[in-house]
Amino acid sequence: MEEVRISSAWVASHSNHVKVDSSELERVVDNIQGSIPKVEWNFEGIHYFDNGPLTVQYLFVLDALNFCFWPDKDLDYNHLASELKAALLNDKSALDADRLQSYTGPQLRQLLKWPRVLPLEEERVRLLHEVGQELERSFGGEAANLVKACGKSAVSLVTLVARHFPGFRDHSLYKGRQVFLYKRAQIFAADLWGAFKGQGYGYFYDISSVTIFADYIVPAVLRQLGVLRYSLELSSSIDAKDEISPGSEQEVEIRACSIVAVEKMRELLERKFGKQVLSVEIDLWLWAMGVQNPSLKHHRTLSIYY
Ligand SMILES: Nc1nc2c(c(CN[C@H]3C=C[C@H](O)[C@@H]3O)cn2[C@@H]2O[C@H](COP(=O)(O)O)[C@@H](O)[C@H]2O)c(=O)[nH]1
Repeated sequence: MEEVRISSAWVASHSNHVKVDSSELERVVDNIQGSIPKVEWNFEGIHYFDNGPLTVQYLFVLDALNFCFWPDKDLDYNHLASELKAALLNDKSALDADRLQSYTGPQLRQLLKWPRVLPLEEERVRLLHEVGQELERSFGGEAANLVKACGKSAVSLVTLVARHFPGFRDHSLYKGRQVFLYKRAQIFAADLWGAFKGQGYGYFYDISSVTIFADYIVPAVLRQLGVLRYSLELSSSIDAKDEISPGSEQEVEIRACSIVAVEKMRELLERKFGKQVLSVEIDLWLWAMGVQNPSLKHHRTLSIYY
């Protein structure tokens, strides 16, 4: 994901509101003595898994909807993952390409056993339709064929997903430059890798190319660790739970600097401790830390990308 790394680094070097604090980064790495605590993928035990193509379909649909839970204080990722799993256990065809194209808002709510309108519900329905239509048109209806088409390369998978499914094209304009963050496309590759334990549909020879997934949890954890420093203005608006506009300089800086901070952490782990660690592993450690902290203050942006 060279374009993610390069464009994020450019943002970090022009950033006004967010800074990566290298000495705090070093302190964090020293504190864990250079060893990233291992967190099991699916540590929550909430995901569907049958070791076959239906798992791939499940993960693709899950990641098509894997964004913006915070506007409803009772909704979270766990709910989405476990209700999609329950839906599949109840009806193996619930996520077939033709079914995906026909869900309405109320039907999606019913599928997810959610009693009220979902955050960005119209967008969620639109994205489900897009996934169903394009899977049918180009991949025989199966996300497994999409994965087979990537030649065991995570980079190719992300490129293919972004090419075929516009809803996954997570990018912004920042000071006249295009910035690519590809959170949901990259997490799809990482979820396959995690679920299939790096085998079969989860084998990618270039999994080390994947960056972290710039969401709203990991930046908040990095801020809490002192690795990300925010301007006074940005700190106060996050603490006051103000909304931050999608595509604003502040939002792009938060997300891009998080990617850069973790890439620096990787370099430091290698240089100082001789450890080769994947960004995906650091991401899962930080994310798990964040979701287990109920007082975590995260930025609030209405976005379909994360
Ligand atoms: N960076 C990063 N962001 C992640 C995930 C995951 C889940 N990954 C699964 C894969 C293996 C594990 O076992 C996890 O279950 C969700 N998110 C993001 O978090 C936010 C939701 O937060 P809350 O509202 O509190 O549920 C939202 O932006 C969502 O897109 C991750 O891994 N990394």
